[in-house]
Amino acid sequence: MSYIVKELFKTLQGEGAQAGRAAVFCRFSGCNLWSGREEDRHKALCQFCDTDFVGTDGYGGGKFQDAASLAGAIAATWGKIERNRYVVFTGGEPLLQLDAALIGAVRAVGFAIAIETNGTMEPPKGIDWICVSPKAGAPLELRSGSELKLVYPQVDLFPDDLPDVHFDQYFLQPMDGPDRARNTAAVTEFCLQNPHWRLSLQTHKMIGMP
Ligand SMILES: C[S@@+](CC[C@H](N)C(=O)[O-])C[C@H]1O[C@@H](n2cnc3c(N)ncnc32)[C@H](O)[C@@H]1O
Ligand SMILES: Nc1nc2[nH]cc(C(=O)O)c2c(=O)[nH]1
Ligand code: SF4
Ligand SMILES: [Mg+2]
Repeated sequence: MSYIVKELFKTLQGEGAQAGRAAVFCRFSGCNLWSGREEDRHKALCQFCDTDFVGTDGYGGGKFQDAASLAGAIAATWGKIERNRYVVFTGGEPLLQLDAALIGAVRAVGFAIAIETNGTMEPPKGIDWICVSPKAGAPLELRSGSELKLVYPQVDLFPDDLPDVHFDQYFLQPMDGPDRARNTAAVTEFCLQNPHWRLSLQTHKMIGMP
C-alpha cells in the first residue's frame, strides 16, 4: 500500500503521559471527521482542530510507495541514535492509513510505536501506545488503550459520561483557540475536584516546537 503523509518531523511529544519524550511524528493526510478545508469547518463532526493535515506539502511530507520507504524516511528523520526510538503516528486520522505492513516495517528499524487517534476505528495489532481523543458526535469504537485524552470543554461530551471506557490514564487537554486561558482554568478546577483526571498541556506550543 502507498501512504500519503502531510509531514514528518522529530520533536518532543508535547502532550499526555509521554510529554517530553523525543519522537518522530508521522502526520498522515486526511481525516474522517473533517475535510481540513476552512470553509467546511462549521459543518464538520470535529470543529476545533488545530492542525493542517491537507496534502503532502509539509516538512518531510510526500507520497510513499510502500511501508519500507516510509519506515526508511522515519528512521532517517530520527537519525543514528539507537536508544528509545519512538514514532508517533498522527494526522489527520492515522487509522485511515496505518496498517500491519507499516507497523512491521518501523518495528524492524527499531521503533516503539504510538498513535494519536480519534477512536472511531479499530487499530491494527502491534501498537505500543494508544492515545484516544474522543470527539462529541463521533462514534467511539476504540474504548481501551494507554491514555484517553479528552479536549475540554466539548458541548455534549462531559468527561465522566463516556460509557464503558477502560484506559490506563485519563487526561483533559484545554481546547486551544480564543478561549484557551479560560479552558485551562476550567480543566484545572475540574482536575482538582475529580482527581482521576489529569491536566495535559500542549507543551510543544510553549517551547516553540512543532
Ligand atoms: C490533530 S489530532 C490528530 C489525531 C486524531 N485525529 C485525533 O483527533 O486524536 C491530535 C491531537 O490534538 C488534539 N487537538 C486537536 N485540536 C485541538 C485544540 N484546538 N486544542 C487542544 N487539542 C486539540 C486532538 O484531540 C488530538 O488529541
Ligand atoms: N510536539 C507535538 N506533540 C504532539 N502530540 C500530539 C500531537 C498531534 O498533533 O497529534 C502533537 C504535535 O503536533 N506536536
Ligand atoms: S479528528 Fe483529529 S485530525 Fe480530525 S479534525 Fe478532529 S482533531 Fe483534527
Ligand atoms: Mg498537534
